Amino acid sequence: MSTSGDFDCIVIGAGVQGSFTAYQLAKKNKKTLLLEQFVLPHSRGSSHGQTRIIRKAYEQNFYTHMMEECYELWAQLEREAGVKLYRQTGLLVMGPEKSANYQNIKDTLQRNKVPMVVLTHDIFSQHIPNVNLAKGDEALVDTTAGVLFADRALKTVQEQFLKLGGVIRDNEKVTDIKPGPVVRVSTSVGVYHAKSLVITTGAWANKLLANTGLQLPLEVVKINVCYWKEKVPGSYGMKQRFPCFVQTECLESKVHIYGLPSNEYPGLMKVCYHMGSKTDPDQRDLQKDKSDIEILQHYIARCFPGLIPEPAIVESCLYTLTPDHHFVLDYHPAYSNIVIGAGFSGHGFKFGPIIGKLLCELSLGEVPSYDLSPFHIRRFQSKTRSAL
Ligand SMILES: Cc1cc2nc3c(=O)[nH]c(=O)nc-3n(C[C@H](O)[C@H](O)[C@H](O)COP(=O)(O)OP(=O)(O)OC[C@H]3O[C@@H](n4cnc5c(N)ncnc54)[C@H](O)[C@@H]3O)c2cc1C
Ligand SMILES: O=C(O)[C@@H]1CCCC=N1
Repeated sequence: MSTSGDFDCIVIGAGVQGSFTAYQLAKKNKKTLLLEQFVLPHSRGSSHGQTRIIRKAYEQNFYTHMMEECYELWAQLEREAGVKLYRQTGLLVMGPEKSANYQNIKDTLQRNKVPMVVLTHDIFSQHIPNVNLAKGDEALVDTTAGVLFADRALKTVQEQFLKLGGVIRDNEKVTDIKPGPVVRVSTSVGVYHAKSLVITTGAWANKLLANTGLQLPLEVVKINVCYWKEKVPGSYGMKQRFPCFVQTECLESKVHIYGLPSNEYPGLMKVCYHMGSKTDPDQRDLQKDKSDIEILQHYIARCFPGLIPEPAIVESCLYTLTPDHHFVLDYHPAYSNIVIGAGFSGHGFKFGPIIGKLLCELSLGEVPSYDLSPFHIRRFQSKTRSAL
């Protein structure tokens, strides 16, 4: 196998965002190379695991708008590959009736005419058994929401990319980038050239961007991915049509708590805290903070009486947070043929197909299909360090 070559585009990082970007480029007949530092599939980044929530329930219109098309793109991939990637379960959103977070989500859903059901206290338990809605809380169900089969989706998009003639080189870490009209990319194995470059390296974004003189205000945190045992197996099961859920704030915390129905490990429901402790992606396992698990235990004991409030399995995953928790989808400030997709802030998986389309449009110099101003690098102003 040759360890050098010329491409129309090189994409660095084969997580969900890089894989969908490479796939979109190959669909446009661009000769595309997708580089990945680890042997695929791997569980060291942010896109591993069997499930993710997909939803239109957001506080901001722009995410809900992007999700309208994104559901279509997920369905297209399902048809193209003949694989099931999504199961509709609905998403239960619970929060203090008068809180800004909860109200903003409700308003966005109503404004955009997303199918939903409001569950007030008096009717809640008829619809959602085995959950205690806190006093003062209201609930709604975004009925379009559900579960994405994440690892299957990643495998599928990478397979479709290969079928379109794309090249994946895994176990090949990018060690240097030389910007220019033709970008030179050095790896642990060889050297490649391309007219354009897309950087989608997740938690490693700043490590790689250092080669281009740019540092973004990103914080990498380790998430404890907790699974909790059902007292009666299946009582929160996907097959029993139990929904995903988000608790916007509660007695125990102002940070979201979220969960998915039991599926991947029979009898275990995934419930996580939407924040973690700072870490270096290469030293993730040294970060041992478990204060989030204590918060989850109290919440589960109070609101999910059908779960044993002691985690049965704890896995790890990384969030790469921006200060406002919105993504970075932009050109490199100094090089118009380098595109950056970063800072997916723990909620980017569901957007994979639309992010792929947008990063592909940027790298081809096309007008992006959406207003990308919420995702521009210049919003950080003084927080962006550039040695250029
Ligand atoms: C616990 C958890 C729960 C989540 N739940 C949801 C959810 O329910 N719904 C949702 O929409 N989103 C969710 N997310 C967020 C979502 O999973 C992420 O936003 C998304 O996976 C980020 O993808 P990525 O491609 O940016 O990063 P990654 O998947 O980490 O991909 C980056 C890749 O770049 C590679 N790389 C880095 N440096 C180099 C280099 N120098 N050379 C070559 N390769 C390199 C890495 O090895 C990695 O494979 C969750 C995330 C976590 C951690
Ligand atoms: O992105 C999602 O839907 C999940 C649930 C809410 C918090 C983060 N990830």
